[in-house]
Amino acid sequence: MVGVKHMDPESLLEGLDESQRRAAVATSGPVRIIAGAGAGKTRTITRRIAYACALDVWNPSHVLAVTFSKRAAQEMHSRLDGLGFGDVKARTFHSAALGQLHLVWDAVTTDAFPEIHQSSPKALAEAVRIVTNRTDLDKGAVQDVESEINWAKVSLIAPQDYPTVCKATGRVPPAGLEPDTFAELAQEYERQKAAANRMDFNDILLLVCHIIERFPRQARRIRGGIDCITVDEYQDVSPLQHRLLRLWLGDINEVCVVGDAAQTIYSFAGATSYYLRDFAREFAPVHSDIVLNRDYRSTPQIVQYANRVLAASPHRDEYLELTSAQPKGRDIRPTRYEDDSAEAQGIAARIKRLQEHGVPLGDIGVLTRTNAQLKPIAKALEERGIASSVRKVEFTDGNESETTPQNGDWASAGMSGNAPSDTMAAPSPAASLAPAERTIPASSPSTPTAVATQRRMAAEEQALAQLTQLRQRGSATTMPARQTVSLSTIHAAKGLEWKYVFVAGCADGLIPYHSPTDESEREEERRLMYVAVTRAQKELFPSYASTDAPSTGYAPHERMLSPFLRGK
Ligand SMILES: Nc1ncnc2c1ncn2[C@@H]1O[C@H](COP(=O)(O)OP(=O)(O)OP(=O)(O)O)[C@@H](O)[C@H]1O
Repeated sequence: MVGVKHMDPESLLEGLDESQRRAAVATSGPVRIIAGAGAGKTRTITRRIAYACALDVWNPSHVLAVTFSKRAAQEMHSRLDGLGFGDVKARTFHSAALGQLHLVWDAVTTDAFPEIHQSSPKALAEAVRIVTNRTDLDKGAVQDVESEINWAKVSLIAPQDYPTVCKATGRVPPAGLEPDTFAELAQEYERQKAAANRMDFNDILLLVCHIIERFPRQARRIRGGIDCITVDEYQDVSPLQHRLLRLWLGDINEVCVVGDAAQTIYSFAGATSYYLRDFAREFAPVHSDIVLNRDYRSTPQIVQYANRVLAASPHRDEYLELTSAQPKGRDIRPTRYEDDSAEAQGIAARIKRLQEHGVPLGDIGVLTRTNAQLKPIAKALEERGIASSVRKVEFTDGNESETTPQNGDWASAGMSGNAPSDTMAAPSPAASLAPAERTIPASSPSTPTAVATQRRMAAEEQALAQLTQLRQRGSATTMPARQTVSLSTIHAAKGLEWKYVFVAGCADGLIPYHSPTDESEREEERRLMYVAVTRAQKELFPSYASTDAPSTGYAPHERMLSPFLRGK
């Protein structure tokens, strides 16, 4: 860590454009920064924090910067450290909450601190058996059930309210379960988990919410360490995370949120850009409301292409239109291949040519909608002796990995199955919400397809494992990551950039995946395409295959270019 350098505050504003500068000097909250892809949001918020600390407006050790992934937290910390303010706490929601839970645990209960697990398959299987008398649910169905429990939990829908939500929104529980049975199962799952003294990531958030609400002295301890909060990627906040943020803040309004509604790609897991869009009303009067729409990452052609993806959206007015700060680059035209295998070969051949022209492999990313699509590309690269590495989609572990922002399930009823002390004998925090807090935000997913999406992502982990094996057989694993082509799903590529980006599988049916019947699902697919396109700095190579793989044994299906790339 670099020691505090007593930096001249003005020097911290160097290299910021006018809008970024306005954001950086807005040292009183509430502040909202709507920042498009590549618009320098990380640069802006780190300078803003450093500037306020250099002016002694804030004490660095009382500043909390919240991100959605460990990688983003590390990036934020290293930039702040470089500016001389390494004392600022850059944390994920889960790691910040976990630290607070450890801080106050002994003051609220005599129980041992529960073990933390991302999921508890045994507890879930047992709950299914007890409630439904079934032991025949396949792995996919069990995953669907778990995903649905997670979704309800981050959406702050208590089990007893779940059937009403289904009735009101047409949501269908997974695995053919009736809403009432599902609610019962969710409660039983919590009991099983509590009996095993286990807690999942969202239990951590729910418990901290509960403690701040019910234990005033502990609430003061928790809040005592926080004078102001900055939340990055605010478009991905869930109702549960939003609630925790409000409780952390209490009466203070020193909050700055940064986000881009066009980059919400985790709605299926409970994320919603509603809070970003509603910020000016919720925190009125806001001190500053700033838009950063100058993209420093990508060429004008890439930016125009990205704008076009959003242009036909019925939600266009919720999204920014970007302008590029870069010199002109090459025009972009999607390449059409005969089938998936030809596409994989074509991409590999192009990458080989780039390599021969001196492009470092680390400057190249290949993005797809699903993990399974990466496999033939990895194989084609391997055949040409090109090293690649796969970015893994890892689900929230709260403080250790790349994440989806939401995960976990309903709270374990204050560990009630764990012989709690009187002080901790609390009902499920989700169940104890005021009714107004239990409503579902407008943009929450309301169809079973959202569950299927999660299931698909989980199932794709299998394909990923195979892919990793494939890589291990090749030379890739012995190469430093910088010398390999990055293979990534679009979800896992969020927040990253490469000079050369290949987006494979830009076909109708792959992106959008299948045929979303629900408007909000289709819109999420559009945003995924936008995120993919905006990862490219210098050159973008979209491609698709006009038929699916001939090796499937079925008659090949005709494919069309993705409607998101067809323009208006
Ligand atoms: N004012 C500026 N002048 C020159 N370069 C800038 C400026 N602001 C940002 N950049 C550069 O633009 C790129 C994107 O900035 P940053 O990493 O802060 O992105 P971001 O907005 O957090 O991106 P995203 O949200 O898409 O992940 C970086 O390479 C950064 O150095």
